[in-house]
Amino acid sequence: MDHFLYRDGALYAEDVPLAEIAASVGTPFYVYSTATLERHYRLFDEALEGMDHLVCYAMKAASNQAILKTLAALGAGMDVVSGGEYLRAKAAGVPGDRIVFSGIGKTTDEMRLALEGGIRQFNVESEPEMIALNAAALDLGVRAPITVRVNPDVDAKTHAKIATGKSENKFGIPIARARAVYAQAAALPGLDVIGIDVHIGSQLTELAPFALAYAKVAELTETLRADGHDIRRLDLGGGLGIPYTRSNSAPPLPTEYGALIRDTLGHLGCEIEIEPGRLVAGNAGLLVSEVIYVKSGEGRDFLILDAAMNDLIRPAMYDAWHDIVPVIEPEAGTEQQPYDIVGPVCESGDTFAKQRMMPPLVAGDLVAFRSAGAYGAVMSSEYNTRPMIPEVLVHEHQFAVIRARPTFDEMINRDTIPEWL
Ligand SMILES: Cc1ncc(COP(=O)(O)O)c(C=O)c1O
Ligand SMILES: N[C@@H](CCCC[NH3+])C(=O)O
Repeated sequence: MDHFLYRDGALYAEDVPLAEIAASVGTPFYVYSTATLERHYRLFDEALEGMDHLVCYAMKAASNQAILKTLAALGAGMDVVSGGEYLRAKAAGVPGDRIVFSGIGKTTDEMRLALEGGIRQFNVESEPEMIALNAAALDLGVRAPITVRVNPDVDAKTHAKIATGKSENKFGIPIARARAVYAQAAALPGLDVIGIDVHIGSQLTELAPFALAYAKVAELTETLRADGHDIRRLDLGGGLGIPYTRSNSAPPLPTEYGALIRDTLGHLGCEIEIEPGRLVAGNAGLLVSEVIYVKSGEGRDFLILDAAMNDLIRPAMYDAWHDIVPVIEPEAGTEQQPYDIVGPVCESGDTFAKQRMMPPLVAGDLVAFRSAGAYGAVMSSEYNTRPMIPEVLVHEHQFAVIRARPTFDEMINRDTIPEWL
Protein backbone atom coordinates (compact mmCIF):
# COMPACT_ATOMS: atom_id res chain seq x y z
CA MET A 1 0.00 0.00 0.00
CA ASP A 2 1.23 3.46 -0.80
CA HIS A 3 0.03 6.98 -0.11
CA PHE A 4 -0.55 8.15 -3.69
CA LEU A 5 -4.29 8.02 -4.16
CA TYR A 6 -6.95 9.72 -6.24
CA ARG A 7 -9.13 12.06 -4.27
CA ASP A 8 -11.85 14.26 -5.76
CA GLY A 9 -10.66 13.31 -9.24
CA ALA A 10 -6.98 14.16 -8.81
CA LEU A 11 -3.90 12.27 -7.70
CA TYR A 12 -2.52 13.18 -4.28
CA ALA A 13 0.70 12.46 -2.45
CA GLU A 14 -0.60 12.01 1.10
CA ASP A 15 -2.64 15.22 1.58
CA VAL A 16 -0.99 17.23 -1.19
CA PRO A 17 -2.36 17.38 -4.75
CA LEU A 18 0.40 16.57 -7.23
CA ALA A 19 -0.77 19.44 -9.42
CA GLU A 20 0.07 21.82 -6.58
CA ILE A 21 3.64 20.52 -6.37
CA ALA A 22 3.96 20.71 -10.16
CA ALA A 23 2.82 24.33 -10.11
CA SER A 24 5.39 25.11 -7.46
CA VAL A 25 8.51 23.23 -8.63
CA GLY A 26 7.82 22.65 -12.33
CA THR A 27 7.95 19.30 -14.10
CA PRO A 28 9.41 16.75 -14.22
CA PHE A 29 10.07 15.92 -10.57
CA TYR A 30 10.31 13.00 -8.18
CA VAL A 31 8.02 12.99 -5.18
CA TYR A 32 8.27 10.69 -2.16
CA SER A 33 5.78 9.97 0.60
CA THR A 34 7.13 9.97 4.13
CA ALA A 35 4.25 7.78 5.30
CA THR A 36 5.01 5.09 2.71
CA LEU A 37 8.74 5.12 3.43
CA GLU A 38 8.05 4.73 7.14
CA ARG A 39 5.43 2.07 6.61
CA HIS A 40 7.69 -0.05 4.42
CA TYR A 41 10.63 0.19 6.79
CA ARG A 42 8.39 -0.82 9.68
CA LEU A 43 6.99 -3.80 7.76
CA PHE A 44 10.48 -5.29 7.67
CA ASP A 45 11.29 -4.34 11.23
CA GLU A 46 8.07 -5.96 12.46
CA ALA A 47 8.55 -9.03 10.27
CA LEU A 48 11.70 -9.84 12.25
CA GLU A 49 10.21 -9.02 15.64
CA GLY A 50 11.36 -11.38 18.36
CA MET A 51 14.68 -12.02 16.63
CA ASP A 52 17.79 -9.98 17.37
CA HIS A 53 17.88 -8.00 14.13
CA LEU A 54 18.72 -4.82 12.25
CA VAL A 55 17.15 -3.57 9.03
CA CYS A 56 19.94 -1.93 7.04
CA TYR A 57 18.27 0.06 4.27
CA ALA A 58 20.17 -0.40 0.99
CA MET A 59 20.56 3.29 0.29
CA LYS A 60 21.63 2.76 -3.30
CA ALA A 61 17.89 2.58 -4.02
CA ALA A 62 17.27 6.21 -3.04
CA SER A 63 19.85 8.16 -1.11
CA ASN A 64 18.59 11.69 -0.71
CA GLN A 65 19.60 12.99 2.71
CA ALA A 66 15.99 13.67 3.65
CA ILE A 67 15.01 10.07 2.86
CA LEU A 68 17.93 8.75 4.88
CA LYS A 69 17.07 11.00 7.81
CA THR A 70 13.45 9.85 7.72
CA LEU A 71 14.56 6.23 8.00
CA ALA A 72 17.41 6.90 10.42
CA ALA A 73 14.90 8.51 12.80
CA LEU A 74 13.12 5.15 12.98
CA GLY A 75 16.37 3.42 13.94
CA ALA A 76 17.27 2.05 10.51
CA GLY A 77 20.77 0.91 9.76
CA MET A 78 22.20 1.46 6.28
CA ASP A 79 23.86 -0.77 3.72
CA VAL A 80 26.44 1.30 1.83
CA VAL A 81 28.52 0.41 -1.21
CA SER A 82 30.93 3.33 -1.56
CA GLY A 83 32.77 5.93 0.44
CA GLY A 84 30.24 8.45 -0.81
CA GLU A 85 27.32 6.42 0.49
CA TYR A 86 29.14 5.93 3.79
CA LEU A 87 29.52 9.70 4.17
CA ARG A 88 25.89 10.25 3.18
CA ALA A 89 24.73 7.80 5.84
CA LYS A 90 26.89 9.48 8.47
CA ALA A 91 25.67 12.92 7.39
CA ALA A 92 22.09 11.72 7.87
CA GLY A 93 22.93 10.83 11.46
CA VAL A 94 23.34 7.08 11.15
CA PRO A 95 25.95 5.91 13.66
CA GLY A 96 28.85 3.84 12.33
CA ASP A 97 27.73 0.80 14.29
CA ARG A 98 24.57 0.73 12.18
CA ILE A 99 26.35 0.88 8.83
CA VAL A 100 27.35 -2.22 6.86
CA PHE A 101 29.70 -1.88 3.91
CA SER A 102 28.99 -4.09 0.87
CA GLY A 103 30.50 -4.24 -2.61
CA ILE A 104 33.18 -6.14 -4.49
CA GLY A 105 35.56 -3.27 -5.12
CA LYS A 106 36.15 -1.42 -1.88
CA THR A 107 39.33 0.61 -2.10
CA THR A 108 41.82 1.02 0.72
CA ASP A 109 40.74 4.66 1.06
CA GLU A 110 37.12 3.57 1.52
CA MET A 111 38.15 0.94 4.08
CA ARG A 112 40.13 3.53 6.05
CA LEU A 113 37.24 5.99 5.95
CA ALA A 114 34.89 3.43 7.45
CA LEU A 115 37.40 2.07 9.97
CA GLU A 116 38.09 5.57 11.22
CA GLY A 117 34.46 6.71 11.20
CA GLY A 118 33.04 3.52 12.70
CA ILE A 119 31.50 0.53 10.98
CA ARG A 120 29.24 -2.33 11.97
CA GLN A 121 30.90 -4.74 9.55
CA PHE A 122 32.41 -5.09 6.13
CA ASN A 123 30.84 -7.70 3.88
CA VAL A 124 34.01 -9.00 2.25
CA GLU A 125 33.73 -10.50 -1.22
CA SER A 126 37.16 -11.92 -2.10
CA GLU A 127 40.50 -13.05 -0.72
CA PRO A 128 42.40 -10.04 -2.09
CA GLU A 129 39.87 -7.73 -0.44
CA MET A 130 40.39 -9.58 2.83
CA ILE A 131 44.12 -9.06 2.61
CA ALA A 132 43.73 -5.36 1.81
CA LEU A 133 41.27 -4.86 4.69
CA ASN A 134 43.57 -6.70 7.09
CA ALA A 135 46.42 -4.38 6.10
CA ALA A 136 44.27 -1.24 6.42
CA ALA A 137 43.04 -2.29 9.87
CA LEU A 138 46.52 -3.16 11.17
CA ASP A 139 47.79 0.13 9.85
CA LEU A 140 45.18 1.95 11.95
CA GLY A 141 45.70 -0.34 14.93
CA VAL A 142 42.14 -1.71 14.88
CA ARG A 143 40.36 -4.95 13.97
CA ALA A 144 37.81 -4.90 11.19
CA PRO A 145 34.60 -6.82 11.85
CA ILE A 146 33.72 -8.89 8.78
CA THR A 147 31.31 -11.31 7.23
CA VAL A 148 32.25 -13.09 4.05
CA ARG A 149 29.71 -12.83 1.27
CA VAL A 150 29.13 -16.27 -0.14
CA ASN A 151 27.79 -16.98 -3.58
CA PRO A 152 25.32 -19.86 -3.13
CA ASP A 153 24.84 -20.52 -6.87
CA VAL A 154 21.09 -20.00 -6.69
CA ASP A 155 18.95 -18.70 -9.52
CA ALA A 156 17.04 -15.69 -8.16
CA LYS A 157 14.60 -15.88 -11.11
CA THR A 158 14.86 -12.19 -11.81
CA HIS A 159 16.23 -10.01 -14.62
CA ALA A 160 19.71 -11.25 -15.60
CA LYS A 161 21.22 -7.80 -15.04
CA ILE A 162 20.21 -7.76 -11.38
CA ALA A 163 20.73 -11.42 -10.46
CA THR A 164 23.78 -11.80 -8.24
CA GLY A 165 23.68 -15.28 -6.71
CA LYS A 166 24.76 -17.55 -9.58
CA SER A 167 28.31 -18.83 -9.78
CA GLU A 168 28.95 -16.92 -13.01
CA ASN A 169 28.13 -13.60 -11.28
CA LYS A 170 30.94 -11.45 -9.96
CA PHE A 171 29.64 -11.42 -6.39
CA GLY A 172 30.83 -13.26 -3.29
CA ILE A 173 33.08 -16.25 -2.96
CA PRO A 174 31.85 -19.64 -4.19
CA ILE A 175 30.19 -21.32 -1.24
CA ALA A 176 32.18 -24.47 -1.92
CA ARG A 177 35.35 -22.55 -1.08
CA ALA A 178 33.94 -20.96 2.06
CA ARG A 179 35.71 -23.14 4.64
CA ALA A 180 39.13 -22.38 3.20
CA VAL A 181 38.39 -18.67 2.94
CA TYR A 182 37.10 -18.49 6.53
CA ALA A 183 40.24 -20.29 7.72
CA GLN A 184 42.34 -17.73 5.88
CA ALA A 185 40.31 -14.84 7.32
CA ALA A 186 40.58 -16.17 10.87
CA ALA A 187 44.35 -16.24 10.54
CA LEU A 188 44.53 -12.54 9.66
CA PRO A 189 45.04 -10.55 12.88
CA GLY A 190 43.38 -7.37 11.57
CA LEU A 191 40.05 -9.14 10.93
CA ASP A 192 37.33 -10.21 13.35
CA VAL A 193 35.21 -12.83 11.59
CA ILE A 194 31.69 -12.52 12.92
CA GLY A 195 29.30 -13.89 10.35
CA ILE A 196 28.11 -14.76 6.88
CA ASP A 197 26.60 -12.55 4.18
CA VAL A 198 24.50 -13.49 1.17
CA HIS A 199 22.55 -11.47 -1.41
CA ILE A 200 21.22 -13.28 -4.47
CA GLY A 201 19.62 -10.50 -6.49
CA SER A 202 17.00 -7.82 -6.73
CA GLN A 203 13.28 -7.75 -7.57
CA LEU A 204 12.69 -11.34 -6.48
CA THR A 205 9.04 -12.21 -6.83
CA GLU A 206 9.13 -15.64 -5.19
CA LEU A 207 10.39 -16.89 -1.86
CA ALA A 208 11.80 -20.18 -3.19
CA PRO A 209 15.23 -18.78 -4.23
CA PHE A 210 15.62 -17.13 -0.80
CA ALA A 211 14.70 -20.46 0.82
CA LEU A 212 17.36 -22.29 -1.20
CA ALA A 213 20.03 -19.71 -0.39
CA TYR A 214 19.17 -19.49 3.30
CA ALA A 215 19.20 -23.29 3.66
CA LYS A 216 22.75 -23.23 2.32
CA VAL A 217 23.67 -20.45 4.73
CA ALA A 218 22.21 -22.46 7.64
CA GLU A 219 24.28 -25.47 6.70
CA LEU A 220 27.39 -23.35 6.29
CA THR A 221 26.84 -21.73 9.70
CA GLU A 222 26.93 -25.15 11.37
CA THR A 223 29.98 -26.23 9.37
CA LEU A 224 31.91 -23.07 10.17
CA ARG A 225 30.98 -23.27 13.83
CA ALA A 226 32.26 -26.85 13.88
CA ASP A 227 35.48 -25.51 12.38
CA GLY A 228 35.76 -23.19 15.39
CA HIS A 229 34.44 -19.90 13.96
CA ASP A 230 32.16 -17.84 16.17
CA ILE A 231 29.43 -17.22 13.59
CA ARG A 232 26.98 -14.92 15.33
CA ARG A 233 25.58 -12.63 12.64
CA LEU A 234 23.86 -13.43 9.33
CA ASP A 235 23.42 -10.67 6.76
CA LEU A 236 20.78 -11.89 4.34
CA GLY A 237 20.97 -9.06 1.82
CA GLY A 238 17.97 -7.44 0.18
CA GLY A 239 16.06 -8.30 -2.94
CA LEU A 240 12.40 -8.71 -2.04
CA GLY A 241 10.47 -7.47 -5.07
CA ILE A 242 7.65 -4.98 -5.34
CA PRO A 243 4.49 -5.01 -7.45
CA TYR A 244 5.22 -2.81 -10.46
CA THR A 245 1.67 -3.18 -11.59
CA ARG A 246 -1.60 -4.05 -9.95
CA SER A 247 -1.90 -7.69 -10.90
CA ASN A 248 -3.06 -10.62 -8.85
CA SER A 249 0.44 -12.12 -8.69
CA ALA A 250 1.90 -9.69 -6.15
CA PRO A 251 5.31 -10.65 -4.73
CA PRO A 252 5.47 -12.08 -1.22
CA LEU A 253 5.07 -9.66 1.67
CA PRO A 254 7.76 -8.79 4.22
CA THR A 255 5.82 -10.81 6.84
CA GLU A 256 6.10 -13.93 4.69
CA TYR A 257 9.75 -13.19 4.07
CA GLY A 258 10.30 -12.74 7.82
CA ALA A 259 8.58 -16.06 8.50
CA LEU A 260 10.89 -17.76 6.00
CA ILE A 261 13.93 -16.29 7.76
CA ARG A 262 12.66 -17.50 11.10
CA ASP A 263 11.95 -20.98 9.71
CA THR A 264 15.25 -21.45 7.89
CA LEU A 265 17.65 -19.65 10.20
CA GLY A 266 15.90 -18.92 13.50
CA HIS A 267 17.25 -22.05 15.23
CA LEU A 268 20.84 -20.83 14.87
CA GLY A 269 20.45 -18.00 17.38
CA CYS A 270 22.31 -15.53 15.17
CA GLU A 271 21.68 -11.82 14.93
CA ILE A 272 19.88 -11.21 11.63
CA GLU A 273 20.51 -8.31 9.26
CA ILE A 274 18.57 -7.61 6.10
CA GLU A 275 19.31 -4.99 3.44
CA PRO A 276 16.06 -4.10 1.65
CA GLY A 277 16.23 -1.20 -0.77
CA ARG A 278 13.58 -1.40 -3.46
CA LEU A 279 10.73 -2.44 -1.21
CA VAL A 280 11.35 0.43 1.18
CA ALA A 281 11.61 3.18 -1.44
CA GLY A 282 10.11 1.86 -4.70
CA ASN A 283 6.44 2.45 -4.14
CA ALA A 284 7.18 5.45 -1.94
CA GLY A 285 8.07 7.54 -4.99
CA LEU A 286 6.54 8.81 -8.21
CA LEU A 287 8.01 10.56 -11.20
CA VAL A 288 5.66 13.31 -12.36
CA SER A 289 5.93 14.61 -15.90
CA GLU A 290 4.03 16.81 -18.32
CA VAL A 291 2.95 15.96 -21.84
CA ILE A 292 4.78 18.31 -24.21
CA TYR A 293 3.22 17.14 -27.46
CA VAL A 294 0.97 14.44 -28.79
CA LYS A 295 2.37 13.43 -32.15
CA SER A 296 0.75 11.24 -34.78
CA GLY A 297 3.18 8.77 -36.27
CA GLU A 298 2.81 6.01 -38.81
CA GLY A 299 0.06 3.90 -37.31
CA ARG A 300 0.73 5.09 -33.77
CA ASP A 301 0.46 8.11 -31.53
CA PHE A 302 3.38 9.28 -29.45
CA LEU A 303 3.00 10.94 -26.07
CA ILE A 304 6.10 13.10 -25.82
CA LEU A 305 6.83 13.82 -22.18
CA ASP A 306 9.21 16.28 -20.54
CA ALA A 307 10.76 13.36 -18.60
CA ALA A 308 13.25 11.18 -20.42
CA MET A 309 15.52 8.17 -20.06
CA ASN A 310 18.09 10.33 -18.25
CA ASP A 311 15.52 10.89 -15.49
CA LEU A 312 14.30 7.28 -15.25
CA ILE A 313 16.57 4.76 -16.96
CA ARG A 314 14.84 1.55 -15.88
CA PRO A 315 12.60 1.06 -18.95
CA ALA A 316 15.55 1.64 -21.33
CA MET A 317 17.98 -0.44 -19.28
CA TYR A 318 15.91 -3.40 -18.12
CA ASP A 319 12.78 -3.09 -20.29
CA ALA A 320 11.13 -2.37 -16.95
CA TRP A 321 7.42 -1.70 -16.70
CA HIS A 322 6.15 1.27 -14.71
CA ASP A 323 2.47 2.03 -14.46
CA ILE A 324 1.90 5.49 -15.94
CA VAL A 325 -1.27 7.19 -14.80
CA PRO A 326 -2.90 10.54 -15.49
CA VAL A 327 -2.80 13.00 -12.60
CA ILE A 328 -6.38 14.01 -13.32
CA GLU A 329 -8.48 10.91 -12.84
CA PRO A 330 -10.34 10.00 -16.02
CA GLU A 331 -14.08 9.84 -15.71
CA ALA A 332 -15.52 6.37 -15.35
CA GLY A 333 -16.10 4.82 -18.76
CA THR A 334 -13.51 6.97 -20.57
CA GLU A 335 -12.28 5.01 -23.55
CA GLN A 336 -8.55 4.32 -23.55
CA GLN A 337 -6.25 4.41 -26.54
CA PRO A 338 -2.72 3.12 -27.19
CA TYR A 339 0.26 5.47 -27.07
CA ASP A 340 4.00 5.06 -27.34
CA ILE A 341 5.19 7.07 -24.36
CA VAL A 342 8.58 8.65 -24.99
CA GLY A 343 10.95 11.35 -23.79
CA PRO A 344 12.75 14.07 -25.76
CA VAL A 345 16.23 12.45 -25.74
CA CYS A 346 17.76 11.77 -29.12
CA GLU A 347 17.68 8.00 -29.21
CA SER A 348 14.89 5.52 -29.76
CA GLY A 349 15.76 3.78 -26.50
CA ASP A 350 14.21 6.81 -24.83
CA THR A 351 10.89 5.00 -24.73
CA PHE A 352 9.02 4.43 -21.50
CA ALA A 353 6.24 2.28 -22.89
CA LYS A 354 4.98 1.01 -26.23
CA GLN A 355 1.32 0.87 -27.15
CA ARG A 356 0.31 1.62 -23.58
CA MET A 357 -3.41 2.02 -23.08
CA MET A 358 -4.14 5.46 -21.64
CA PRO A 359 -7.10 7.81 -21.56
CA PRO A 360 -6.84 10.50 -24.24
CA LEU A 361 -4.24 13.09 -23.22
CA VAL A 362 -3.27 16.48 -24.55
CA ALA A 363 -0.28 18.77 -24.21
CA GLY A 364 -0.06 20.19 -20.71
CA ASP A 365 -1.57 17.15 -19.00
CA LEU A 366 0.37 15.64 -16.11
CA VAL A 367 1.18 11.96 -15.79
CA ALA A 368 2.77 10.04 -12.92
CA PHE A 369 5.07 7.03 -13.15
CA ARG A 370 4.35 4.75 -10.26
CA SER A 371 6.95 2.67 -8.40
CA ALA A 372 9.71 5.12 -9.30
CA GLY A 373 11.08 5.75 -5.82
CA ALA A 374 13.83 3.12 -6.01
CA TYR A 375 16.58 3.19 -8.62
CA GLY A 376 14.97 6.27 -10.13
CA ALA A 377 16.58 9.57 -9.11
CA VAL A 378 19.80 7.82 -8.06
CA MET A 379 20.36 6.46 -11.57
CA SER A 380 19.58 9.70 -13.37
CA SER A 381 22.08 11.71 -15.39
CA GLU A 382 22.40 14.98 -17.25
CA TYR A 383 22.50 13.34 -20.68
CA ASN A 384 21.51 15.84 -23.39
CA THR A 385 22.36 18.58 -20.83
CA ARG A 386 19.05 18.02 -19.17
CA PRO A 387 19.19 19.24 -15.55
CA MET A 388 18.73 16.63 -12.85
CA ILE A 389 15.13 16.94 -11.80
CA PRO A 390 14.00 18.09 -8.36
CA GLU A 391 13.13 15.70 -5.60
CA VAL A 392 10.24 16.55 -3.28
CA LEU A 393 9.26 14.97 0.02
CA VAL A 394 5.69 15.04 1.23
CA HIS A 395 4.76 14.74 4.88
CA GLU A 396 1.01 14.79 5.48
CA HIS A 397 -0.19 18.17 4.19
CA GLN A 398 3.25 19.73 3.64
CA PHE A 399 5.90 19.26 0.99
CA ALA A 400 9.49 20.35 0.66
CA VAL A 401 12.01 20.36 -2.16
CA ILE A 402 14.75 18.02 -0.95
CA ARG A 403 16.93 18.52 -4.01
CA ALA A 404 16.56 21.55 -6.22
CA ARG A 405 16.89 21.59 -9.98
CA PRO A 406 20.31 23.05 -10.87
CA THR A 407 20.39 26.14 -13.03
CA PHE A 408 21.94 25.93 -16.48
CA ASP A 409 24.68 28.27 -15.26
CA GLU A 410 25.53 25.85 -12.48
CA MET A 411 25.64 22.97 -14.93
CA ILE A 412 27.80 24.77 -17.46
CA ASN A 413 30.15 26.34 -14.93
CA ARG A 414 30.85 22.97 -13.33
CA ASP A 415 33.23 22.34 -16.24
CA THR A 416 36.64 23.94 -16.11
CA ILE A 417 38.62 25.13 -19.12
CA PRO A 418 42.31 24.15 -19.37
CA GLU A 419 44.67 27.08 -19.54
CA TRP A 420 45.65 26.39 -23.16
CA LEU A 421 42.15 27.17 -24.38
C1 LIG B 1 24.50 -6.22 -1.43
C2 LIG B 1 23.15 -5.68 -1.71
N1 LIG B 1 22.30 -5.50 -0.69
C3 LIG B 1 21.07 -5.01 -0.87
C4 LIG B 1 20.60 -4.68 -2.14
C5 LIG B 1 19.23 -4.13 -2.24
O1 LIG B 1 18.42 -4.90 -3.03
P1 LIG B 1 16.90 -4.52 -3.22
O2 LIG B 1 16.83 -3.10 -3.60
O3 LIG B 1 16.46 -5.42 -4.29
O4 LIG B 1 16.21 -4.80 -1.93
C6 LIG B 1 21.43 -4.87 -3.24
C7 LIG B 1 20.95 -4.64 -4.61
O5 LIG B 1 20.46 -5.60 -5.22
C8 LIG B 1 22.75 -5.37 -3.01
O6 LIG B 1 23.59 -5.52 -4.03
N1 LIG C 1 19.15 -0.75 -10.64
C1 LIG C 1 18.38 -1.96 -10.57
C2 LIG C 1 18.52 -2.65 -9.26
C3 LIG C 1 19.91 -2.95 -8.90
C4 LIG C 1 20.06 -3.55 -7.57
C5 LIG C 1 21.46 -3.35 -7.13
N2 LIG C 1 21.81 -4.07 -5.94
C6 LIG C 1 16.94 -1.68 -10.89
O1 LIG C 1 16.54 -0.60 -11.15
O2 LIG C 1 16.12 -2.54 -10.93
